[in-house]
Amino acid sequence: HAVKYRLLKKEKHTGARLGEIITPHGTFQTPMFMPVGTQATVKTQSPEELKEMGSGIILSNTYHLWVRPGDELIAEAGGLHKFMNWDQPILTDSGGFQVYSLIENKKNITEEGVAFKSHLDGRNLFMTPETSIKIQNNLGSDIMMSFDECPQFYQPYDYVKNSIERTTRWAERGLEAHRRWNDQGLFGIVQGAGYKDLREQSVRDLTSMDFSGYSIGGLAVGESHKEMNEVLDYTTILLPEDKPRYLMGVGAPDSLIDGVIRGVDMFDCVLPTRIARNGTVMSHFGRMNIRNAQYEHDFTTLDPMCDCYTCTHYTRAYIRHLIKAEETFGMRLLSYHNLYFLIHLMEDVRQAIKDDNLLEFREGFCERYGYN
Ligand SMILES: CC#C[C@H]1NC(N)=Nc2cc3[nH]c(NC)nc3cc21
Repeated sequence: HAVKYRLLKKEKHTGARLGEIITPHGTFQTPMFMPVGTQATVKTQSPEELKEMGSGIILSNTYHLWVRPGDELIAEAGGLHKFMNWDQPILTDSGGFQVYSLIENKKNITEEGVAFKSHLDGRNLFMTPETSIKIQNNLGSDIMMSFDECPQFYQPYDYVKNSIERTTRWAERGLEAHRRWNDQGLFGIVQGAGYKDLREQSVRDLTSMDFSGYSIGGLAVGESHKEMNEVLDYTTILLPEDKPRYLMGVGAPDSLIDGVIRGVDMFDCVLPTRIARNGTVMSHFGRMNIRNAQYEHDFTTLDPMCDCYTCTHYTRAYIRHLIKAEETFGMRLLSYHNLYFLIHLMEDVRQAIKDDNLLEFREGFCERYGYN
């Protein structure tokens, strides 16, 4: 496989593990958080800033880049790494979820694939497992996702059972289509909503095929934190120990730590950059919205426990002013800080795994952050 996982250490008291992911564009320590760059950019951040903050793998989206500017154009540019001037690893999602989340119910799912209208211009589009693989090959991402059917969490059992069986057939078609192309890593996506036996069936089906790694799909779609943890409790441990485990769309600081405790290695979420744009900050003392009047005369640093560029060069009053004035520099400063916060939270988590005190770390972090 072009993408490999090396298990370095298991934490003594939990399912957490320290590892590294080896890809053609570099090797990265896990557990890790991956910034999301849906349209070939992590919003407001340059590649140099992403490297400075310690970002390893970033994400982009097959669906978005297919509809605009087109995967053929990106292939013409020499692939996504060259197009966006990013020489570290890139992971691409397969499009299934973007269709599900962007297009809502105006789509028609058949065995062949998904018919829907473009969210940009209403054009009729049709995506199949083979289309998704072809697009991701054109993008040249290091880690590709299988094209999965994306059910909501609270769907009836029979619906979810049919859905995971189709996801397995689509995964097989994707693997077949991918075999004929250069060797980028391809992950299978485990589904099954909150049904234990369907999660187990999906894991059995997908681990019988030779994927480079496994994603846990169907979560962070509106279910409770407790329900997510329950699914992770019985799903993650069934996945092979010698391959990466990626929890899609997660997330908030406590969810990241809880996922690591249950054996997850990789995470992604738009949260840090999305909330930054409206002034919400992830600080060691919990979330704060910088627009709040209490910060008007506050000339202290954003987060006294953070050593990032934003926290070592600017005050709360200044950033509050920028955000209220809708100055894009304010969005850049907060996006940088929020990404830095999650990337370095994972660095602290890796240290806690080395020290076998992840549960104590979780206790201290959540207490200071203000989680109940
Ligand atoms: C149902 C399903 C499913 C998963 N399938 C694929 N391909 N990508 C995902 C991306 C996600 N982002 C979030 N939350 C923000 N949950 C996700 C789940 C998936």
